[in-house]
Amino acid sequence: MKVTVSRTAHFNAAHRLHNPNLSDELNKKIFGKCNNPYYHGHNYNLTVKVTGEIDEVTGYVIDMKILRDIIQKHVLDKFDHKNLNEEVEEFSSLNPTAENICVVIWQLLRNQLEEKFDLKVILYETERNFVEYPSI
Ligand SMILES: Nc1nc2c(c(=O)[nH]1)N=C([C@H](O)[C@H](O)COP(=O)(O)OP(=O)(O)OP(=O)(O)O)CN2
Ligand SMILES: [Zn+2]
Repeated sequence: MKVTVSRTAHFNAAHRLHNPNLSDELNKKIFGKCNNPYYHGHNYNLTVKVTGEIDEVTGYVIDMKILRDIIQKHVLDKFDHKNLNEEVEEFSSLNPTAENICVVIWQLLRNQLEEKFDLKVILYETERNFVEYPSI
């Protein structure tokens, strides 16, 4: 019997959506205000869902405190109050769209969790815009 344990987290960060292979004009056309060369910020809300079997001894799928500490160390310490384009190496040549940020967070967390767990990450960039990975 598999159960999903979820933990929410929050960070704020600055970014600029920009593709250096495109002209400034085309970047502005595609990304609009998000292409502002002086950057802009979002208050990101994150939900991390870990699915697995309930351990017979502890009654846990995963200790929430352990999950909290993994998110803190591997996501929040890296992203919170940062300029994603300039300060987070994963985005040095990757456009920090909500989709790409979500996949990067998934990869960072996947590396920290035992293989027996399934992992899903949901990232809200604004109250109305959110993405999830994997998609099913
Ligand atoms: N597929 C994507 N589309 C867009 C992304 C993205 O990351 N992936 N990002 C943006 C902007 O960065 C931002 O998320 C949109 O901000 P905004 O237009 O202010 O969105 P709001 O929900 O706050 O406002 P609405 O006016 O209700 O849309 C754009 N697209
Ligand atoms: Zn933005």
